[in-house]
Amino acid sequence: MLEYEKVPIAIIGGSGLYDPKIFSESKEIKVYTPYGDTSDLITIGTVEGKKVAFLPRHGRRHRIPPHKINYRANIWALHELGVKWVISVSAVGSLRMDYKPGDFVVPDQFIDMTKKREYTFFDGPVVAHVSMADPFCNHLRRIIISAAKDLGITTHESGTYICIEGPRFSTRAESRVWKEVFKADIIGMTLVPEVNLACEMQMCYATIATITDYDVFAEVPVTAEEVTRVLNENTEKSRKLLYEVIKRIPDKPDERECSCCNSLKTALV
Ligand SMILES: CSC[C@H]1O[C@H](OP(=O)(O)O)[C@H](O)[C@@H]1O
Ligand SMILES: Nc1ncnc2[nH]cnc12
Repeated sequence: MLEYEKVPIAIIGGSGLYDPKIFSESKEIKVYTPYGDTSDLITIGTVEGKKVAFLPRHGRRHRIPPHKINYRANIWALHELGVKWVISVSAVGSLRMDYKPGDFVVPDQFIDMTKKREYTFFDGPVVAHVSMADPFCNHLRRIIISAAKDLGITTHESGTYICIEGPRFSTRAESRVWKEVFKADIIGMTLVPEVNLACEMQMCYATIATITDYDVFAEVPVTAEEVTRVLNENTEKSRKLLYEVIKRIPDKPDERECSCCNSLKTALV
C-alpha cells in the first residue's frame, strides 16, 4: 500500500474555484482509491505553516458535471491523506429574497432530492447507518461564521440546502415546492453525497455556500451564464475567507469540539 504524507485540512473547490491561490508553496499528487479516479490531481500546499490539500470537485477545467462526480473517490482520497477537516465551497441559488446573490451561507441542514448517486462506503458486508441529524460539523461552521464576520462578508449563519440531481436547473413548479413546501433556503447539485461520505469517514465537514442567483421562482429564471458572472465576483471573497478559516483551525485533531470524529461509534450494525 502507498504511504502518503499526512495533511489535516482539505478544501473542496466548487464551480469557479479551481485554484485556491492561497498556498505559499505547493505540489500536485495523485492518490489511488478503490473507487477509481478523483476529480483531478490533489494539490498539497501550505498556509501559514499548515498543510492543506485542495481538490476541485468538477476538475480544473470544470469538465465533470455534478451527477458524474466520483464523490467516493474524492472523499476516500482525502481520508487516505489523513484529512480531518474538510471545508467545501459551493455555488448555490437562493430560495428567499433576503439571501441575496453575493451573500454567503453556512448551511446547517440539507434535503436530498438526488436520484442515482453512490451514497455510502458501507455497501456490505459491513453495514453502517450514520446519523445525519446534524450533518455539518458545528465546530467548523462556527469557525467559518466568525472568520466571515471579521472579514465583513455578509454571511447567513444557517440554511437548509436542497440538493437536486441536475445537471438541469429546476422547473418553476419544482422551485415553488422547494421554497414554499420544503422551506429550503438554498439550492445546489453537489452537497449530497459529499457530506454523507465525509461523515462516514468521521471527518469534520462544513460548506461555504456562495449565492450566485435567485432560483427560478424569480421573474427571470437562472442561467449558467448568470451563475458564472456572479461566481467570479464571489471567488475572491471565498479565497480570503478560506485563508482566515485555515488560520483558525486547531492544530491538534483532539481539539475538535464536535462528535464528527465518533460518527461510526453508534452506526455499525
Ligand atoms: C455552474 S452552475 C451549477 C453548478 O454549480 C454548483 O456547483 P458547486 O456546488 O460545485 O459549486 C451547482 O451545484 C452545480 O453543480
Ligand atoms: N439555482 C441553482 N440551482 C441549482 N444549482 C445551482 N447552483 C447555482 N445556482 C443554482
